Amino acid sequence: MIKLQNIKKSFGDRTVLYDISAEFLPGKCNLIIGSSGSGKTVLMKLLVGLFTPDSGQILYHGDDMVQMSREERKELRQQIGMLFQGSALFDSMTVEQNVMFPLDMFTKDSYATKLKRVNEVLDRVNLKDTNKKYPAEISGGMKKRVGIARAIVLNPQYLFCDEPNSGLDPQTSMVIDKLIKDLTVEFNTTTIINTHDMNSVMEIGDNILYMYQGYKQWTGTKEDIIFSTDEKLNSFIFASEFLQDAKNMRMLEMTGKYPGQTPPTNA
Ligand SMILES: Nc1ncnc2c1ncn2[C@@H]1O[C@H](COP(=O)(O)OP(=O)(O)OP(=O)(O)O)[C@@H](O)[C@H]1O
Repeated sequence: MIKLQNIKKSFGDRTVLYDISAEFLPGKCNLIIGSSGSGKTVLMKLLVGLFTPDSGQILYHGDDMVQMSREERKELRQQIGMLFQGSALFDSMTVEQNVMFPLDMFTKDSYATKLKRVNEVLDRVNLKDTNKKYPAEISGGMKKRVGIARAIVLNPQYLFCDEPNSGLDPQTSMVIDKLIKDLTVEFNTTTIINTHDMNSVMEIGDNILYMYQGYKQWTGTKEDIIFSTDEKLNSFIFASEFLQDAKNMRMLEMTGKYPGQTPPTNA
């Protein structure tokens, strides 16, 4: 589990995060959502140690990352897998070399051991027989899966995904979401996903943090969202009439009534 306690972050005299406290749970897809400029990326960068907070604690299993020594941070870094926006594969390396990269960096395993592990994770993300291909030779969805294979190759306890669906069509996005969700449950990973994708929110949002202008505005599950009366959250998530209708239909499915309707008397 990762716990944030009273995190504050400013750049110069401009505060961009105000007193954020939150919990990110193991075995769950923890989503950070919010409009552009609300502070999601700064929060992610604080969580992985790329920024330091002005005050507050970032607790990994109770240990404050801010107070960790260089050695302790290096150890923690090995427990963190990252899926970057746009996959961030090395274009001059094959799929196999891309996925092997963290093993080269962080282990002293033999080539045979590393290759075995690479093949295991490629198999797990349904990318058998792509070892010798270059990123330019595979589709966007396959690149994401290579990115996921690279992120999980060290068997991390924590998985960070920055906009995992950016640039993907809706169907491929759902495949990627399902893969991330399945891996999270399978390995009990604390998965943190920065997303703009409302479909992901409704499909895999086990634990959602909604940011608004640097503040934690709302937290809850994808089920809670349906019943939320938070106006800022509602106008962000259910921005269109179509989405508002979808919300009402979901509420009907879950409760047997439309919003504002009295419950059925024949229940
Ligand atoms: N390195 C930086 N120096 C100064 N200001 C920054 C820096 N990084 C981010 N900010 C500011 O912090 C605020 C929050 O930015 P952030 O990138 O976290 O937003 P976001 O919610 O991730 O937006 P988007 O969805 O567009 O990626 C913005 O006003 C941004 O200009």
